[in-house]
Amino acid sequence: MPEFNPFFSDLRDRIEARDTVVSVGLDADLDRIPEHLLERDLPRWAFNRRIIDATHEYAACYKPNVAFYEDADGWRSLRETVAYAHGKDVPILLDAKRADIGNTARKYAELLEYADAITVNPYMGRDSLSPFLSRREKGVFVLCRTSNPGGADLQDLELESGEPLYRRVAALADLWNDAGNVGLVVGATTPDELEELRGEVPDLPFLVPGVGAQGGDAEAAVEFGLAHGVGLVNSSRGIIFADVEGSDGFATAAGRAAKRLRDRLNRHR
Ligand SMILES: O=c1ccn([C@@H]2O[C@H](COP(=O)(O)O)[C@@H](O)[C@H]2O)c(=O)[nH]1
Repeated sequence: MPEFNPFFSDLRDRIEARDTVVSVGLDADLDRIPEHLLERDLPRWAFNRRIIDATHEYAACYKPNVAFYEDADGWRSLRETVAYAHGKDVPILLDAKRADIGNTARKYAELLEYADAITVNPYMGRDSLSPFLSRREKGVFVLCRTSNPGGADLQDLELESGEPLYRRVAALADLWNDAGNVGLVVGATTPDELEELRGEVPDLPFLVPGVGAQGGDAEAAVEFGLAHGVGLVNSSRGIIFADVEGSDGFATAAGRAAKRLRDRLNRHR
């Protein structure tokens, strides 16, 4: 059993207590949230509050993608959302995919003020991740084999050793895990790679996006995403936009979708 840091051991407790590995993606797209909320001071916050009310009992974490919040009102909405989720005892994993030269990465790591965990991009190497990894109490999920079709363009490239680049990333992430605070991002759209990577790094929890709207393999996501029972399977649009046609029915629909995904994933745990 690995020594998990406070983020992962709290996550393990929540997964066990609530019997769920669902990460609810809070990608509060202003073009898609119900029209009647657009009149509010902070429409994204109004939307997220209703989504959280409807889904928190099925959520192991919330995963806002910063892309949907990077403007003045967006940051305010994100701050309110984080406080509200924490009030319900649900951790926040900020999908930011950051990293840069050390001086800049130090600023990026301040995003962790908003979150309990973050996603990072390994492309610039160890020093670019250092300011995140040194926050030993937080979770750091390293992009490894992403769920998008173009994920293969670079991540599948074979190194001289014959291994694909994504496997080297996984091995490096394992080396960077001296604080027990590292996980990997591996998409549900590539189940063979999920299985292979689970064998490669048995102790690293995965964040598995790509079920739901991207049509990934939910069964493989659970079977290989968890390390010692800890890991997250994310759906964003499939939950929060399960039904945005009605007036307030969207939250009820989101609650139902989150419960459905939890039950489906639990059948394979
Ligand atoms: O490989 C990756 C890494 C991150 N994502 C992010 O997860 C959600 C998925 O949204 P859905 O609506 O469930 O498709 C989104 O924020 C992505 O940027 C990913 O999909 N794949």
